Amino acid sequence: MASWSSTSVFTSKVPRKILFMFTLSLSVTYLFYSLMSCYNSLQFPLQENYVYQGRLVTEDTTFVTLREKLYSASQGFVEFTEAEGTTSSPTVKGHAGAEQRTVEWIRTQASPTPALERDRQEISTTDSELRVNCTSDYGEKKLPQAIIIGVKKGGTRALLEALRVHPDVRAVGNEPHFFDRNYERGLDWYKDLMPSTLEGQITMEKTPSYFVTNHAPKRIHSMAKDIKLIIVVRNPVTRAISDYTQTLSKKPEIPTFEVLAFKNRTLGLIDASWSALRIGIYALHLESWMQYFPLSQMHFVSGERLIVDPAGEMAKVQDFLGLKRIVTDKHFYFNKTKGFPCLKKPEDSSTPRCLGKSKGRTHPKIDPDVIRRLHKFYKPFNMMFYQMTGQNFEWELEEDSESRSSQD
Ligand SMILES: Nc1ncnc2c1ncn2[C@@H]1O[C@H](COP(=O)(O)OS(=O)(=O)O)[C@@H](OP(=O)(O)O)[C@H]1O
Repeated sequence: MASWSSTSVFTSKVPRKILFMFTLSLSVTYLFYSLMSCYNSLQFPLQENYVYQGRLVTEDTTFVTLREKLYSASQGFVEFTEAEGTTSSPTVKGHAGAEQRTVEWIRTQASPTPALERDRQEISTTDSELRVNCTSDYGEKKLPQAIIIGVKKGGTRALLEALRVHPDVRAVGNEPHFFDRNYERGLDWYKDLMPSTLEGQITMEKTPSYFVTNHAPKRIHSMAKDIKLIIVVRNPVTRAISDYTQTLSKKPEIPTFEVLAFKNRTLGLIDASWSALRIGIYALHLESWMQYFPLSQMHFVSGERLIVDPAGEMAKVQDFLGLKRIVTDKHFYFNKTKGFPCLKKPEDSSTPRCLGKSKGRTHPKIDPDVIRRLHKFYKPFNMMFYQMTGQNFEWELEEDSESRSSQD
């Protein structure tokens, strides 16, 4: 009431014309500011980008954390997906586009320097918790652009785990067996198994049985004609023994390797229908793949060299995948107890890790005569395989050294 009456006093004392002018100028000022703010909000996305990148220069900790995530040999990208389902901060969500642009920017600018190594160690728990929240809903699931299709017991797990260290590789941990056992579930099911990826990251999986699956080349081709295929090959004789060792560990009652290897041992008739032996006829299986894919889309990794020189093999694989050579000898160390190279920092952990007990098993001792006969059996197929791939895997040299040592 009081304000009402004071207004009446005011209006009665001030001439109506002045009052009108005052109100009009107020309205014009209001209109002017409204238009200005509208203009600013239209410009905001551009400014946001600029300011965001400005923070890149000033707020070291935030972006060192982000850079660490991109180049971390151990944790970074697991957090992108494993954190899915965690609540992310609404403020950060609002910056999704800008952060993604920044991530892209950092990827092209940053390189893993010793300084980053130091920063990585200094990251606090709070920082890593923040990273989980900040990045939980980025990326999308995609069908793989590269698959490790074989061979069983070739060293496929070692290769995949080493590749997963690369910040631009995201891979399913388990073997999906989509193109051999689960094809009827459809591509959506398959895609759903994949981890989310950001732009520029490669989605991968490994299922070693694809290499010997008749339908697999056609099926994979119909999904993606330009897919990259990786095949880890190993001396077929050692591979067969490794395969047998795995079966034996599950079924100790099976006959000996020597018994299973022959249709008729006296006649020297090898049982090539036994899967442990059939898988090693690489040339035969490769022929089916070559009907669908050019050799330029295939890369062959030497299972033997993957053990003695993992960084060397990794360099070639990264080149083939069009990736920066980030996984290098710095990422491996030789574990004497395991007898194999192990990762200093695997993708999902910051502590060194070797592969599990099922990788690098002790093989049973096989009759040297059987081994010699198997080498002889494989020789022409190996030669054919070297010719087809244009690579000499030198398995015959192993045979020579094996026979020398058995004579000693
Ligand atoms: N770094 C490292 N650590 C442990 N093992 C290694 C490594 N690199 C290659 N290998 C060899 O990998 C063989 C197993 O091959 P796969 O992973 O392809 O096996 S599987 O098909 O997935 O079951 C496995 O075969 P076995 O030695 O017969 O167990 C190893 O010889």
